[in-house]
Amino acid sequence: MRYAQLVIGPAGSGKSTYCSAMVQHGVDSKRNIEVINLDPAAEYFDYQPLVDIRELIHVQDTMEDEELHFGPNGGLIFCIEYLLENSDWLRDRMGEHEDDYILFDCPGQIELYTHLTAMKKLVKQLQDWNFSICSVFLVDVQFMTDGAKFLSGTMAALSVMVNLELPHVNLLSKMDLLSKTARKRLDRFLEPDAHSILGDVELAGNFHFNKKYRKLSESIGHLIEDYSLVRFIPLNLKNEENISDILLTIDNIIQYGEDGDVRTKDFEEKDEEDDN
Ligand SMILES: Nc1nc2c(ncn2[C@@H]2O[C@H](COP(=O)(O)OP(=O)(O)OP(=O)(O)O)[C@@H](O)[C@H]2O)c(=O)[nH]1
Ligand SMILES: [Mg+2]
Repeated sequence: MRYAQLVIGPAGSGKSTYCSAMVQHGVDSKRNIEVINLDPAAEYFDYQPLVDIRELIHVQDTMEDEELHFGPNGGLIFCIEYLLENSDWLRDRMGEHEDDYILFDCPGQIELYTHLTAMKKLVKQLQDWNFSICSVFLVDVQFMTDGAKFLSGTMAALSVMVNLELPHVNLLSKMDLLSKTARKRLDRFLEPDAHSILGDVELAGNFHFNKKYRKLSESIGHLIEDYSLVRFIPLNLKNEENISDILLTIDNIIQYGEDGDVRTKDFEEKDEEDDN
């Protein structure tokens, strides 16, 4: 078995920084964690990528090409599709080792995850190569500290979950930047029964519209709450224990570190008991 985290989220939400932090955490705890850069427009990250999509295709290539003439967003989608068509390249560059643990640092265009099929195809490809995958969706916590924003972030997370159909973790990034008052406000949304607070949106303007809007938000909040649809875990890269907890949560989800032999033995023992 091989293991992967698909690190996704809006532009600037902290994906590349998260990857670097995980690699560093791996070094400190004597564990090999690799990163593959899948952002064809990446300008800066401070890890050493195992594979870099820019060696295959750069978004600039698609924009400057006489025939293609893409803008930055169309170009990006073209690049991911190009990667899929050249999946042999990715497979060869990646190599294959027992217990591979790879983070895929993805581009920041949210539509790649909410409704386009390119990422889904990539996931399928990775699964065919024996990867157990968890999608890790990062949202900048600074965009989550009032009711309306929290609701919108929650809906974005939900569309990604529904589209990718993968085991999934939502992280609130950049917790270190949150002021004490903002932290208190956030805590209200993170409490188990707090989604009703989402109806607590403050809006100026038309009173009747506001009343309806509030009711709608409240209903969506209840729906998410009742079905435990979306949960967020705060991520503070300045806190080693927090990083370690998050890694452990994800490891459990993708069943990393579970000894296959032990499980087989369990089954055998059961069989013997049955025979008796
Ligand atoms: N204070 C603080 N800053 C952070 C944290 N994570 C990321 N940043 C900063 O936020 C900016 C964006 O971070 P990146 O890691 O490049 O974000 P990204 O999601 O990879 O961005 P794109 O690849 O452009 O979509 C950088 O200036 C980071 O230094 C964090 O946990 N705390
Ligand atoms: Mg990045």
